[in-house]
Amino acid sequence: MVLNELGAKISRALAAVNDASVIDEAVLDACLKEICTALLQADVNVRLVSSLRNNVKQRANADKGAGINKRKVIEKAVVDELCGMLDSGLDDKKQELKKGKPNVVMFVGLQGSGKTTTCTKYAHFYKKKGFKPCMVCADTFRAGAFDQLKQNATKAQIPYYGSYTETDPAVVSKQGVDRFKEDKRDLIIVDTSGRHKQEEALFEEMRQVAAAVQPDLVIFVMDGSIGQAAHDQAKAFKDSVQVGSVIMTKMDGHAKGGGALSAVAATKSPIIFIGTGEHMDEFEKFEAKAFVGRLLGRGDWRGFVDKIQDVIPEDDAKEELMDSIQKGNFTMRILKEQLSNIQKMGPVSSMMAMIPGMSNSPLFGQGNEKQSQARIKKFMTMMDSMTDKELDSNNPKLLMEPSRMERIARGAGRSRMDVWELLEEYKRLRQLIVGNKGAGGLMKHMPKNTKGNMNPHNMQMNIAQMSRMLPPAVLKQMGGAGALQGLLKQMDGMK
Ligand SMILES: Nc1nc2c(ncn2[C@@H]2O[C@H](COP(=O)(O)OP(=O)(O)OP(=O)(O)O)[C@@H](O)[C@H]2O)c(=O)[nH]1
Repeated sequence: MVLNELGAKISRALAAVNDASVIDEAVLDACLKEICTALLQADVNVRLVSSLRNNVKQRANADKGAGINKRKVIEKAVVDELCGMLDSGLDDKKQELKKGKPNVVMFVGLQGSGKTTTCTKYAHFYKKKGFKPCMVCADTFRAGAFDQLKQNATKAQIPYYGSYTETDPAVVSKQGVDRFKEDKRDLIIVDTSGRHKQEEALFEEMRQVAAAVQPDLVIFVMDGSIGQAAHDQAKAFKDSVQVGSVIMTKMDGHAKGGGALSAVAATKSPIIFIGTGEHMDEFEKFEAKAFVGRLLGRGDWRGFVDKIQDVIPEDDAKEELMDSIQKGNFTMRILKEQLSNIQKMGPVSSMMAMIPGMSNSPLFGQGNEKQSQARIKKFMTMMDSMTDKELDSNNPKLLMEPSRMERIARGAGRSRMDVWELLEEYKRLRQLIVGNKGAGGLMKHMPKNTKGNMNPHNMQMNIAQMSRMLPPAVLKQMGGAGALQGLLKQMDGMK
């Protein structure tokens, strides 16, 4: 999860308001001071921070209520202001690719911003969505650029085009685009060259390539670690070519990422994705509201369902599985299959950050990505040592037999304590999903015939029942029963 620290600080400041017995001016000021300091540390522009502070104060003071109501007003005002800060205000739907026609997308940016890596991530993302992407190397400036693109494209199994001899980027890009149009490729990505700094030669070259390939969309790739300096860079590119959207890279572990995001939004350029690591899957769709939700540890169901749909095809097997779980079957084998799907979805920690409360889970949430992966791997190894009877049993007690635990531990080269930890997590998830003996649990509230999707629409969950089912710490992390209700509404809106 990007910007972990910033999110944790803001959440802490809001939690202090929740814990205060009376919310007076001093409590509000202390909360805002903490939030503003955190934003300034993330390099958010001081003017934006000051406007957040004034607006939240104004809204809080305009509310004459007290107690719970006032807390809600403050929290909502902070969330709204953060969303406003990160939202360019433009409709980025226009930037979406259209199926059934060749979409030519040109990538621009400074050298080293992560352009080539991002082109590959973008291609990989749309390949999973059923597009036929390909990549054209228009970088004739940097020796080795074509080799790098070739290497990335080969790894992602994406066709590519480039030349070792042609020196005119406009010519080589036009040749590549024409070739791939003939091949009926529907996503043609043109990777242009960069320079160390903004200079006229770069802008002129970008204009020539754009004139040659007539892109449907120009994406500006920018390094998020430069903080609020991103404002001037985004503006300079926007003024030179018709930049349609922005992708911000290197949002992993960079304290200044928040500043960069807000600075770009201020130039009215929609950010469509963020890069969160060097690997292909470390790439997230960016949407201000969902991002703020994740930042504050409140999850993002839309992103979660999107990820699930990426790896689990909509087929009858899935329909059968949903039916079976709905009948109260949640076996160790099902858990094993789901863990294996999670492994395919990319970084576990970013996946789990989308589920409210999961950032607290002993299985996924604690520690870093490496530890989460290691925990899943450890669990999978122990499941590999189980017999078919154990994997398919619907009775957790069977697995608690000491001789079985001993055998599984020995087979997997783990301790009995490890097996016990797995069984406890299995029982906890089982209880959460199917409830006791199939009575209750999340699945009970899923509508029948989900046709492959979770389809949270029409899901009528009993909030009080769910609140009781969740461990108190998890419920608290989610923001209490009120937040749970908000979450269900959010799920309901995801038709
Ligand atoms: N940590 C991190 N590293 C990234 C990310 N995106 C790209 N990188 C790294 O940034 C470095 C530069 O990336 P490139 O894709 O070569 O950059 P480029 O903009 O194409 O560079 P030129 O081809 O020279 O213009 C590489 O080491 C990438 O692995 C990201 O989201 N996070």
